[in-house]
Amino acid sequence: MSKFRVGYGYDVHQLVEGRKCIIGGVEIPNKVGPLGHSDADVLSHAIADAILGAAALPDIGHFFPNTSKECEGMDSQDILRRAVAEIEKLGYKLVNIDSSLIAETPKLSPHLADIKRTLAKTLGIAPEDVGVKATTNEKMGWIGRKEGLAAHAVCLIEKA
Ligand SMILES: Nc1ccn([C@@H]2O[C@H](COP(=O)(O)O)[C@@H](O)[C@H]2O)c(=O)n1
Ligand SMILES: C[C@@]1(CO)OP(=O)(O)OP(=O)(O)OC[C@H]1O
Repeated sequence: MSKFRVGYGYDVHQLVEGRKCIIGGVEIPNKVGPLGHSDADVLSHAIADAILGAAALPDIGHFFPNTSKECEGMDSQDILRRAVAEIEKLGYKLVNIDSSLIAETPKLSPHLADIKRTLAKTLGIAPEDVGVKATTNEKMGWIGRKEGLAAHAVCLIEKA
């Protein structure tokens, strides 16, 4: 088996009024925020699934069921810490991640550096090893109508 493995994750959440807008562990002032059972941090969920997937582990719903009272409103940085702990149990360490957010709102560019710093701290890697990019959906479809937002993430893990 290879020393290196890649992982991929994807997540979406609806955008609704009356919810905090937490993306990559950073609270962004916005009229709408992602709806979910946890804090609905779409970026952190995509990254967690990428990390788990790299080791062929089950997805975040296995570790944090959306039926569990304990997971209600949970901080997704705890989900990320658990994903890293799970791969470390198998003798892997996280090398780097890259990700893309697809959202018409909020405007993400002013927050990307803060998001990278926050994720790097949670994941135990350097900010230089955390890629976070944003694009709109050019006003097309459900993302274009601001009904929700999506995130894709990839990562590399290495046998320690
Ligand atoms: N929610 C978003 C989406 C995009 N950006 C930034 O705007 C640039 C242009 O976006 P396009 O969809 O027209 O390619 C993009 O490169 C991002 O830097 C953003 O800040 N927030
Ligand atoms: C995080 C969990 C659990 O609280 O709930 P949500 O916030 O709804 O997020 P989702 O991306 O649907 O993943 C499922 C669950 O693991």
